[in-house]
Amino acid sequence: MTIPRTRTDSPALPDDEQRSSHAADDSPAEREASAPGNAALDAVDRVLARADGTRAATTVFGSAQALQNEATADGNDIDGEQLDREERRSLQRVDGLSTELDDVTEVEYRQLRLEKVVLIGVFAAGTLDDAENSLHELAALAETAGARVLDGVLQRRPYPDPATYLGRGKVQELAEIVTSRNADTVIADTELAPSQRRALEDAVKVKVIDRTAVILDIFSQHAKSREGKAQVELAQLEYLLPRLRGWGESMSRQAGGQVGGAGSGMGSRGPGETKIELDRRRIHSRMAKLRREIAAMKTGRDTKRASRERNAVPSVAIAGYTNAGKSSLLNRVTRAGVLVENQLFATLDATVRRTETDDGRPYTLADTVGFVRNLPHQLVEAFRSTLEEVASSDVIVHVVDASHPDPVAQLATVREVIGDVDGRDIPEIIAFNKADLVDESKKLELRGLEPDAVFVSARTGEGVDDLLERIAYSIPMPEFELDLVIPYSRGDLVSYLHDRGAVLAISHGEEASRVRARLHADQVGLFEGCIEHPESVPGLMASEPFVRNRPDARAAG
Ligand SMILES: Nc1nc2c(ncn2[C@@H]2O[C@H](COP(=O)(O)OP(=O)(O)OP(=O)(O)O)[C@@H](O)[C@H]2O)c(=O)[nH]1
Ligand SMILES: [Mg+2]
Repeated sequence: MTIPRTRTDSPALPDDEQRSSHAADDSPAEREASAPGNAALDAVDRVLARADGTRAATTVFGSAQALQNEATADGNDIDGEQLDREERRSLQRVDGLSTELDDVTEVEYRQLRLEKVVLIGVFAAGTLDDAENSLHELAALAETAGARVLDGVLQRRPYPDPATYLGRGKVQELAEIVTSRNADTVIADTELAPSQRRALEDAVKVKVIDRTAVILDIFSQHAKSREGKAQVELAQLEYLLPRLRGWGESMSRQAGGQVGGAGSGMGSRGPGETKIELDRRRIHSRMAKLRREIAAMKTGRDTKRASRERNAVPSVAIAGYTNAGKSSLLNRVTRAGVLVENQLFATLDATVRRTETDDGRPYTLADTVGFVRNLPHQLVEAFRSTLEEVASSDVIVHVVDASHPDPVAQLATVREVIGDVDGRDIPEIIAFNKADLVDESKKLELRGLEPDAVFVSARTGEGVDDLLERIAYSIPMPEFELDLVIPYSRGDLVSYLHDRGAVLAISHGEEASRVRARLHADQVGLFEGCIEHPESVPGLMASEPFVRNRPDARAAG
């Protein structure tokens, strides 16, 4: 990326490229009316309205509306220390994959120099709002990747053109828009087929990429941990593989070979194809290596998780759409100092923090990678192990940005991904965040949507206690409260109890500590012999480990 981050470079922009969305409450109509770029806007309207008698809808943006506007995103005094923000900034512009693949020169996305972009999308009848939101989000994604969004264009069509995505006529108009706005990149709000991308590129004469490439690019910029980097690189290679440039094919075709026929044999292979074959092989072996590395790292993660499970410390995962405020909430609750940014996919690595309920029960709270609609399947795959953090949790706090224009779609997207990793049955607490930004009527609407949700603001702290109470209520409560007499020779048992926050009261006698403790059924076996009057605790003698550990039971079994 060669241009400065667009979020901070406004002063350098000519008037017509200032982002009008930063005014807090501009409706689309007002935005259009007041946009200084009216000339361009009219041109777009004119061009697109002219050619399509059947009412092609056209929308033009100044900017990334999926991001919060600057006015409300400011004033972060509670976001922890932001330790890695500077570090990340300084790494931001390092792109490309690994040097080992240096001679795969045809790799498109590696040379992504998103600069001045025009967004395109296709929508079917009745889905204009959705398509607009999606395009706004694409604008936010492009901005996050470092691009400056000049224009956005939607075409109404029952389905995208299989050859050129937009209809053929529209592609010509797109070429005119690109020229007149002096754009150098077109981004399609979908995952383009390799052939569509090529056809579009031929027509508009600038680089064409798709939503998936942008998301992959952001992920590769933001990945920090070794595992995250490996996962992203794997996803990029998977995306890339079918998109190695098509010149090999055409060269072979020119050489008269029967390309395309399966097993067309040695004679049909042109030099280009050989090169691509070579690249393919190198990519395949790189992918295999990455997979092995990731599998090895996953073992470490599993072990860590297993030890958490064994310790019976319940885990709570904070999941939700990107930019919903997950990291902010984690920081608010634990002062974790996790990076918070008004950009998409600020967090790619799961941060796990230990905290406890008001009555002293410990649990872990994990921040997770954000979701987005049409999250490239390569990324869902690549991040499966990270997402499994969500799937293996005891409770999911599903954070939704209350101020987002389409919370329903956000909810659905996130639930779909949670379902994908088999987390559907985990208790879910919906937290509508950014409550400070919405009025009562919006709250009412959201409450209608999710009656059990809590409203919180990581910014002001509003509702956070409420949320914590809900978490405390949702995580599994130990079944037993027991009086234990633990001899001093068993200091390990006392520290076990302290560690798990199970101690309710403790006093020290001459030869033993007396502890009132809270224990799960599968923990009581450890304390056999230390429990005072076990027969008087309802259900205890019948509890599984207790029965299993009893000498008479063993003898009988
Ligand atoms: N006004 C307001 N802004 C908030 C609130 N919570 C978070 N934000 C802002 O929303 C933006 C995104 O917050 P993050 O905590 O980074 O969001 P995230 O869900 O972790 O995002 P990703 O890691 O990118 O998926 C930041 O600019 C925050 O300052 C809130 O309660 N009120
Ligand atoms: Mg985050």
